[in-house]
Amino acid sequence: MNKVYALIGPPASGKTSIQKELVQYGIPEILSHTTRKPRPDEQHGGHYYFVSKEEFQKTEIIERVEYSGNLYGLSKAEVLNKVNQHPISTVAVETQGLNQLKKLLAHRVESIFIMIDYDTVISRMLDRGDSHELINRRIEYANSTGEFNNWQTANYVVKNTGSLEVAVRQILAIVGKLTPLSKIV
Ligand SMILES: Nc1ncnc2c1ncn2[C@@H]1O[C@H](COP(=O)(O)OP(=O)(O)OP(=O)(O)O)[C@@H](O)[C@H]1O
Ligand SMILES: Nc1nc2c(ncn2[C@@H]2O[C@H](COP(=O)(O)O)[C@@H](O)[C@H]2O)c(=O)[nH]1
Repeated sequence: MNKVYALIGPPASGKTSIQKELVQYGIPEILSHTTRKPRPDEQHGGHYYFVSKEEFQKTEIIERVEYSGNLYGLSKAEVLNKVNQHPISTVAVETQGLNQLKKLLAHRVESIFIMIDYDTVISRMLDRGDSHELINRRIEYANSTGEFNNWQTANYVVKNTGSLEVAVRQILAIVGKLTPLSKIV
Protein backbone atom coordinates (compact mmCIF):
# COMPACT_ATOMS: atom_id res chain seq x y z
CA MET A 1 0.00 0.00 0.00
CA ASN A 2 1.48 3.34 -1.07
CA LYS A 3 1.82 5.81 1.80
CA VAL A 4 1.91 9.54 2.32
CA TYR A 5 3.79 10.97 5.29
CA ALA A 6 2.44 14.39 6.26
CA LEU A 7 5.04 16.62 7.87
CA ILE A 8 3.29 18.87 10.35
CA GLY A 9 4.53 21.35 12.94
CA PRO A 10 5.19 25.01 13.73
CA PRO A 11 6.34 27.55 11.16
CA ALA A 12 10.06 27.26 10.34
CA SER A 13 10.30 23.88 12.07
CA GLY A 14 12.06 22.54 8.96
CA LYS A 15 9.31 20.67 7.12
CA THR A 16 10.35 21.94 3.71
CA SER A 17 14.08 21.49 4.34
CA ILE A 18 13.46 17.89 5.39
CA GLN A 19 11.35 17.26 2.28
CA LYS A 20 14.13 18.55 0.04
CA GLU A 21 16.59 16.12 1.67
CA LEU A 22 14.17 13.20 1.36
CA VAL A 23 13.88 13.82 -2.38
CA GLN A 24 17.53 12.79 -2.61
CA TYR A 25 16.57 9.40 -1.16
CA GLY A 26 13.95 8.93 -3.87
CA ILE A 27 11.02 10.12 -1.73
CA PRO A 28 9.09 12.77 -3.68
CA GLU A 29 7.03 15.58 -2.23
CA ILE A 30 3.44 16.33 -3.06
CA LEU A 31 3.53 20.00 -4.03
CA SER A 32 0.82 22.45 -3.07
CA HIS A 33 -0.53 25.31 -5.11
CA THR A 34 -0.29 28.69 -3.42
CA THR A 35 -1.06 32.31 -4.17
CA ARG A 36 1.79 33.39 -1.85
CA LYS A 37 4.72 35.12 -3.52
CA PRO A 38 7.91 33.01 -3.73
CA ARG A 39 10.68 33.65 -1.17
CA PRO A 40 14.09 34.46 -2.70
CA ASP A 41 15.22 30.81 -2.83
CA GLU A 42 11.93 29.34 -4.06
CA GLN A 43 10.94 28.35 -7.59
CA HIS A 44 7.70 27.36 -9.28
CA GLY A 45 7.46 23.56 -9.31
CA GLY A 46 10.30 23.21 -6.81
CA HIS A 47 8.73 24.32 -3.58
CA TYR A 48 5.18 25.09 -4.59
CA TYR A 49 3.20 25.76 -7.75
CA PHE A 50 3.04 29.55 -7.39
CA VAL A 51 -0.15 30.71 -9.09
CA SER A 52 -2.48 33.70 -9.29
CA LYS A 53 -5.80 33.71 -7.42
CA GLU A 54 -7.62 33.18 -10.74
CA GLU A 55 -5.50 30.15 -11.62
CA PHE A 56 -5.91 28.73 -8.11
CA GLN A 57 -9.68 29.01 -8.41
CA LYS A 58 -9.66 27.20 -11.76
CA THR A 59 -7.65 24.23 -10.39
CA GLU A 60 -9.41 21.20 -8.91
CA ILE A 61 -8.27 21.52 -5.30
CA ILE A 62 -9.13 18.78 -2.81
CA GLU A 63 -8.32 20.75 0.32
CA ARG A 64 -7.56 24.40 0.77
CA VAL A 65 -6.66 26.78 3.52
CA GLU A 66 -6.17 30.53 3.82
CA TYR A 67 -3.04 31.18 5.82
CA SER A 68 -1.79 34.72 6.51
CA GLY A 69 -3.90 36.08 3.65
CA ASN A 70 -2.68 33.57 1.04
CA LEU A 71 -4.43 30.52 -0.39
CA TYR A 72 -2.81 27.08 -0.20
CA GLY A 73 -4.19 23.83 -1.53
CA LEU A 74 -3.43 20.41 -2.90
CA SER A 75 -4.64 19.68 -6.39
CA LYS A 76 -6.40 16.38 -6.98
CA ALA A 77 -4.13 15.66 -9.96
CA GLU A 78 -0.95 16.19 -7.94
CA VAL A 79 -2.08 14.02 -5.00
CA LEU A 80 -3.31 11.14 -7.17
CA ASN A 81 -0.28 11.25 -9.40
CA LYS A 82 2.17 11.01 -6.48
CA VAL A 83 0.16 8.51 -4.43
CA ASN A 84 -0.40 6.17 -7.36
CA GLN A 85 3.14 6.30 -8.66
CA HIS A 86 5.30 6.25 -5.53
CA PRO A 87 5.38 3.82 -2.60
CA ILE A 88 6.24 6.72 -0.27
CA SER A 89 5.75 10.46 -0.66
CA THR A 90 5.63 13.41 1.71
CA VAL A 91 3.45 16.47 2.04
CA ALA A 92 3.81 19.55 4.27
CA VAL A 93 0.45 20.75 5.47
CA GLU A 94 -1.08 22.53 8.42
CA THR A 95 -3.70 20.97 10.67
CA GLN A 96 -6.79 21.46 8.49
CA GLY A 97 -4.94 20.05 5.49
CA LEU A 98 -3.94 16.94 7.40
CA ASN A 99 -7.54 16.35 8.45
CA GLN A 100 -8.77 16.63 4.87
CA LEU A 101 -6.05 14.31 3.61
CA LYS A 102 -7.00 11.72 6.23
CA LYS A 103 -10.60 11.85 4.99
CA LEU A 104 -9.43 11.22 1.45
CA LEU A 105 -6.63 8.75 1.89
CA ALA A 106 -7.54 7.21 5.28
CA HIS A 107 -4.85 4.84 6.60
CA ARG A 108 -2.53 5.66 3.70
CA VAL A 109 -1.65 8.91 5.55
CA GLU A 110 0.56 9.08 8.63
CA SER A 111 1.74 12.25 10.33
CA ILE A 112 5.19 13.17 11.55
CA PHE A 113 5.34 16.17 13.88
CA ILE A 114 8.53 18.21 13.49
CA MET A 115 9.27 19.54 16.97
CA ILE A 116 10.96 22.87 17.64
CA ASP A 117 10.89 25.49 20.44
CA TYR A 118 9.61 29.09 20.16
CA ASP A 119 13.07 30.73 20.35
CA THR A 120 14.37 28.64 17.46
CA VAL A 121 11.23 29.33 15.42
CA ILE A 122 11.76 33.08 15.80
CA SER A 123 15.47 33.02 15.03
CA ARG A 124 14.94 30.83 11.94
CA MET A 125 12.15 33.08 10.67
CA LEU A 126 14.34 36.16 11.15
CA ASP A 127 17.22 34.43 9.33
CA ARG A 128 14.81 33.51 6.53
CA GLY A 129 14.04 37.22 6.13
CA ASP A 130 10.47 37.17 7.47
CA SER A 131 9.27 40.57 8.79
CA HIS A 132 8.39 41.06 12.47
CA GLU A 133 4.76 41.55 11.47
CA LEU A 134 4.69 38.28 9.54
CA ILE A 135 6.40 36.42 12.38
CA ASN A 136 3.84 37.69 14.88
CA ARG A 137 0.95 36.74 12.58
CA ARG A 138 2.36 33.27 11.88
CA ILE A 139 2.96 32.55 15.57
CA GLU A 140 -0.49 33.79 16.53
CA TYR A 141 -2.07 31.61 13.85
CA ALA A 142 0.05 28.61 14.85
CA ASN A 143 -1.00 29.06 18.49
CA SER A 144 -4.66 29.43 17.59
CA THR A 145 -4.68 26.29 15.44
CA GLY A 146 -2.63 24.22 17.89
CA GLU A 147 0.34 23.98 15.51
CA PHE A 148 2.76 23.78 18.49
CA ASN A 149 0.72 21.11 20.26
CA ASN A 150 -0.38 18.64 17.63
CA TRP A 151 2.55 16.36 18.44
CA GLN A 152 0.04 14.86 20.85
CA THR A 153 -2.01 13.40 18.02
CA ALA A 154 0.77 12.78 15.48
CA ASN A 155 1.84 9.26 14.60
CA TYR A 156 5.52 10.18 15.10
CA VAL A 157 7.51 13.05 16.61
CA VAL A 158 10.97 14.10 15.37
CA LYS A 159 12.98 16.96 16.91
CA ASN A 160 14.65 19.33 14.46
CA THR A 161 16.59 21.64 16.76
CA GLY A 162 19.98 20.06 16.11
CA SER A 163 21.44 18.88 12.86
CA LEU A 164 19.06 18.56 9.91
CA GLU A 165 20.77 15.35 8.91
CA VAL A 166 19.90 13.66 12.20
CA ALA A 167 16.22 14.58 11.77
CA VAL A 168 16.29 13.28 8.18
CA ARG A 169 17.85 9.98 9.27
CA GLN A 170 15.19 9.55 11.94
CA ILE A 171 12.49 10.06 9.32
CA LEU A 172 14.17 7.61 6.95
CA ALA A 173 14.04 5.07 9.77
CA ILE A 174 10.32 5.79 10.32
CA VAL A 175 9.47 5.31 6.65
CA GLY A 176 11.65 2.19 6.42
CA LYS A 177 14.28 3.62 4.07
CA LEU A 178 17.32 3.86 6.35
CA THR A 179 20.12 1.85 4.82
CA PRO A 180 23.80 2.80 4.69
CA LEU A 181 23.67 3.14 0.91
CA SER A 182 20.20 4.61 0.53
CA LYS A 183 21.16 8.04 -0.83
CA ILE A 184 20.87 8.36 -4.61
CA VAL A 185 24.14 9.89 -5.86
N1 LIG B 1 18.11 21.53 11.59
C1 LIG B 1 18.21 22.80 11.17
N2 LIG B 1 19.23 23.58 11.62
C2 LIG B 1 19.34 24.87 11.23
N3 LIG B 1 18.49 25.50 10.38
C3 LIG B 1 17.46 24.78 9.91
C4 LIG B 1 17.27 23.40 10.27
N4 LIG B 1 16.15 22.95 9.65
C5 LIG B 1 15.67 23.99 8.92
N5 LIG B 1 16.46 25.09 9.07
C6 LIG B 1 16.27 26.43 8.49
O1 LIG B 1 15.11 26.98 9.08
C7 LIG B 1 14.39 27.77 8.14
C8 LIG B 1 12.94 27.26 8.06
O2 LIG B 1 12.96 25.96 7.49
P1 LIG B 1 11.80 25.46 6.52
O3 LIG B 1 11.43 26.54 5.55
O4 LIG B 1 12.24 24.15 6.04
O5 LIG B 1 10.62 25.30 7.59
P2 LIG B 1 9.06 25.00 7.35
O6 LIG B 1 8.62 24.18 8.50
O7 LIG B 1 8.86 24.47 5.99
O8 LIG B 1 8.48 26.48 7.46
P3 LIG B 1 7.02 27.05 7.08
O9 LIG B 1 5.98 26.10 7.58
O10 LIG B 1 7.01 28.37 7.79
O11 LIG B 1 7.04 27.19 5.59
C9 LIG B 1 15.13 27.66 6.81
O12 LIG B 1 15.94 28.82 6.66
C10 LIG B 1 16.01 26.42 6.98
O13 LIG B 1 17.20 26.49 6.24
N1 LIG C 1 -3.67 22.85 4.44
C1 LIG C 1 -2.59 23.11 3.71
N2 LIG C 1 -1.53 23.70 4.29
C2 LIG C 1 -0.47 23.94 3.52
C3 LIG C 1 -0.46 23.60 2.16
N3 LIG C 1 0.74 23.98 1.64
C4 LIG C 1 1.44 24.53 2.66
N4 LIG C 1 0.72 24.49 3.79
C5 LIG C 1 1.10 25.01 5.10
O1 LIG C 1 0.94 26.41 5.11
C6 LIG C 1 1.85 26.97 6.07
C7 LIG C 1 2.58 28.16 5.49
O2 LIG C 1 3.52 27.77 4.52
P1 LIG C 1 4.64 28.77 3.94
O3 LIG C 1 5.42 27.98 2.93
O4 LIG C 1 3.96 29.95 3.33
O5 LIG C 1 5.50 29.20 5.11
C8 LIG C 1 2.78 25.84 6.51
O6 LIG C 1 2.33 25.36 7.79
C9 LIG C 1 2.58 24.82 5.46
O7 LIG C 1 2.85 23.51 5.92
C10 LIG C 1 -1.60 22.99 1.58
O8 LIG C 1 -1.68 22.65 0.40
N5 LIG C 1 -2.63 22.77 2.41
